[in-house]
Order: sequence, then structure tokens, then C-alpha cells
Amino acid sequence: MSIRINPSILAADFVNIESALSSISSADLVHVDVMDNHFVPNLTFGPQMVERIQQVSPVPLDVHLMIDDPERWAPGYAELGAYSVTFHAEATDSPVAVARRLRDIGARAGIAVKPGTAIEPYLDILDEFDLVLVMTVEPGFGGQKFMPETMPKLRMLSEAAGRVGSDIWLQVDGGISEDTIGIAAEAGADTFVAGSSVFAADNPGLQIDLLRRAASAHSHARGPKR
Ligand SMILES: O=C(CO)[C@@H](O)[C@H](O)COP(=O)(O)O
Ligand SMILES: [Fe+2]
Repeated sequence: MSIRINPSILAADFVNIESALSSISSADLVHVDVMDNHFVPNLTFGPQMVERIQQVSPVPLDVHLMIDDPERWAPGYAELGAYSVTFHAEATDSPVAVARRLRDIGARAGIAVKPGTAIEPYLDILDEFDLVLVMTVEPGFGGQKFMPETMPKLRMLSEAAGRVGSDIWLQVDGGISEDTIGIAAEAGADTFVAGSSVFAADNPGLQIDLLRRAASAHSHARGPKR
């Protein structure tokens, strides 16, 4: 199964973003956390900065929208060329409509759930999405502790995706390091966001390799582990 390692630039030095990006050229995508200070109590980038980040990034963008009103704002991130655009289930009553719009524009459409949000309502409509993000910390800040109690959601997603033969990406975000990535891979994740563990490393490129190897060692075919 393919493994994707997506470093989160939330943990990078914002005034040296171009050199931070060049240090992670072996990553699959770069994860960009958009926060609006309403959906979460923190504020980061808007579309103009994300567009500029994309122009200098060696890898495509994986945009994580922690914002209210994704119906209004998410399409703009797909239009500027983000490879994947993920919005939060808690922020909209029309997740399928938002996802369809993102796909029409040409992005992978992702849906994210906070640690306390149930995944069951989405298991039967997985074909509407290209990515499900199971948050492994409360969204809003980098550098928090991985929450293993979110793993049953990944197991359910992995089984549901295995049943219908879906190639949907199962992403985890928050507290992913060499100590926790195996737990998430074992539960069924294949796409890993890592902020502090990559950017606090002396050599971010080597850290990406290390995370990739640790995830591969624990990953297995979709569905319950035999
Ligand atoms: O979306 C978020 C936080 O809300 C994340 O993408 C963090 O940026 C991950 O940072 P680490 O937990 O890996 O430091
Ligand atoms: Fe994120």
C-alpha cells in the first residue's frame, strides 16, 4: 500500500518558508493548515499566501481548512491549484455538495473529523470523498500529543474502504512522530501529516525517510489485520 508523508508547514519558520519547503522535497505533499480564528482559536494563512506557497513549493499542496463556511471558501483553494483540499465535517451541513464542487474543479476532496466527531455517518458515502482526515489532536495548534483513542475510527474506515475496494486516502494529523506513526499505520492510515517531528529534526529529509520506513513496517492491506 502507498504511504504518503506530508509535512505540515505550521511547524516551519514562516519567515524562511521557501528554504523550509526546499528541505522537504522528498515529501509527497506539503500540508498547509488554514485557520480562520473562528472554527479554531488560531489564525494562519489565507488564499493569497497559499497561492504563493504553491508557487515556490517543490511538492503539491495538501490544504487542511480549519474554517467556517467551507461552501464559500473551499473552492478557491482548489481553483488556485491545491492537489487536495480538506474541509471539516463539523463546519458544514452539505459535505457532499462541497466535495463534489472540489472534484469538479479538479482537486482531491477531503473530509476531516475532530477527535470527538463520529465517523459512522460517512462510512456509507466514502465514494464521495478522495481523502478522510481523522484528527489525532484537537485542531488548532501544532506540537500536541497524539490521541490513540481516535484509532477505532481508522479501523472502521479501513474496513469500509476495503469492502468497497476504494482507493480513498486515510490521513492522520497531529502528534505524528516515529513513536506514533506505526500505531496509526497499523490502524489503517496511509497518509501522515507531521509538523514538529519533521521541522524540529536536524535533517527534515532524513526524518521524512525515517517516518516513511516506520509507517511501511506497520502498514497492511485494507480491512482488519490478519
Ligand atoms: O492541523 C493541524 C493542527 O490543527 C496539524 O496539521 C498540525 O500542524 C500538526 O502538527 P504536529 O502535531 O505534527 O506538530
Ligand atoms: Fe492539519
